[in-house]
Amino acid sequence: MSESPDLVSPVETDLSGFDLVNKPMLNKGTAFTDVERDTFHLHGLLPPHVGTLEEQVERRWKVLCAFATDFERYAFLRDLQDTNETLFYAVLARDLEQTLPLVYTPTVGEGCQRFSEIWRKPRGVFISYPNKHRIREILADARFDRVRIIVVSDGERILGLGDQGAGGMGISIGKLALYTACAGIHPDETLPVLLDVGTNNQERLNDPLYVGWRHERIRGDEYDAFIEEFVTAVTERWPDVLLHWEDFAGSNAARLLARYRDRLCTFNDDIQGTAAIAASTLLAAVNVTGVPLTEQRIAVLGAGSAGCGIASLLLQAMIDAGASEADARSRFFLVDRYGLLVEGMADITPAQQPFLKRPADVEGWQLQKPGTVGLFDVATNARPTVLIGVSGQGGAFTEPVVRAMAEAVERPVIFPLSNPTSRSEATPEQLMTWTGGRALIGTGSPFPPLQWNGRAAKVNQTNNSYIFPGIGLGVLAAGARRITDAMFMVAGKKVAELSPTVTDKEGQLLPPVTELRSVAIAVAQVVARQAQADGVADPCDAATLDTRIAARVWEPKYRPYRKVG
Ligand SMILES: O=C([O-])CC(=O)C(=O)O
Ligand SMILES: [Mg+2]
Repeated sequence: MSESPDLVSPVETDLSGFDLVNKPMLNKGTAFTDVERDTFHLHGLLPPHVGTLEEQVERRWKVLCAFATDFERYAFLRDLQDTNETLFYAVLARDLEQTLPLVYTPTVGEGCQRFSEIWRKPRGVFISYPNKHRIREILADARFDRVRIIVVSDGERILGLGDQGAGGMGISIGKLALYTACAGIHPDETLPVLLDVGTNNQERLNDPLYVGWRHERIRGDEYDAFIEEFVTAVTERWPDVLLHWEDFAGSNAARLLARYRDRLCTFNDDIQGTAAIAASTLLAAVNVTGVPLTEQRIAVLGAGSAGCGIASLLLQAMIDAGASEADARSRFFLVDRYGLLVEGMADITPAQQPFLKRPADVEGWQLQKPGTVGLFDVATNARPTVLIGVSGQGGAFTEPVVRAMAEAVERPVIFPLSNPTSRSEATPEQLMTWTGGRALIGTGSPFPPLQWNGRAAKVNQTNNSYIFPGIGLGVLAAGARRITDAMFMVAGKKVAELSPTVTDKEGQLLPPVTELRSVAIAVAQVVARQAQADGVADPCDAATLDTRIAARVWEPKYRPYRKVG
């Protein structure tokens, strides 16, 4: 069973002097007390003032605020994370609403694009294709003995920014920072991994300063064998690990999830996490519109792994709510690069299959251009009540599309989920303008509050950060061996239950970002119980489970140290 990190007793260390202050997880900087400076031979290494964590937070906050750009703030925070992890998380906790957009979306996107400029110290592991024979050796490092959660990316589809090669390490680091900041997963239990199988991004390949493997992407059997080697090495090293896949492109995301989900405890955040938060936000919108889930018509732009993940979870939610499978399916309209997905189209993936329309379904539709059924045609003919964007195409929800939708629906539900901000399918302001303020909006990236009718309205951030930290905490606390779809369903429904709209129709769809920590704990509780119900975790009573969850939550506080050795 998973051991909780010990939060009370002194931390034992055999390090002292320069080695101690250079260990990010143990460094306290100016907060080392006089006694600790004696014991650990720190006199002279530190300025004489003995301070507190609170004082350090204020000092760093002042510096953070003084930078001109968010990218500089991102780089500064990354340095802080690699210098003093406790202080880094204490700074994040000072104001999650302001700091998450710096360490996570949208700024992490630029952090991945400009990764070569700011890489300084090792964090996590790069496993490059030429090192494929050394995977076990790399993972064997004793520093990784406590690892429980790995976020792995191959950097091919970073947010909506496409292939960033080795720069994808930024997203693995960013997601894990949220596991700690939002769910209190101990930093030593987390490991960011970047599988560097090359890049097809010409800008990176041509950049003499690019730090990744300068090679076109490895594909096909060689790629699959490399992934297999990695997963096998991971499960040998940490049989109980939770492996989180992030920002894999196209068919790889769904394929790898299908291949590995019954072999180890694993999930894909873009498919399953994004689906769960889309479901939460839609369920909350139902509180406002009064239109039951089973009567919604849902158009999804972007029928890749994220779009199909959302459609499948919502389909299941409709069936759970009493719809027949056939009726539920008829309510989905998946639109990709070549328009509405219909039977007979080339290159249909298994995940798209359940959502293909028959030619008869679109017979008699008025089309803008005969022969192709675009998003506008779906808006005018299918009259969707919900429009979800996971296309990575900034501005793809055009004015004609949104106006057409709003003509037929009193409260159109519109979620432009692509990240970062530049890839959002529409801005909240546009959506409010084009719908006369009737739209219920959830965006993937954070947007500043919106002025509407003289009132400042906050914009809901429909981001998987409401889901995955609690999934991780629940899985670890329950000792879950696998991750089921039902665990994501209960996570999504739990966040909907926490929606301010439950008591106030005028309220926000999602709980505020400032409450992400309590959201993660509530999600962890239902996820852990569901793992037991699904037989993928050993049973225990609910109170024990809740105690285990609470005991796992690490807080960024300095602890006393005891010298050993
Ligand atoms: O990272 C985020 O903000 C959400 C996400 O998974 C993605 O856009 O790929
Ligand atoms: Mg992602």
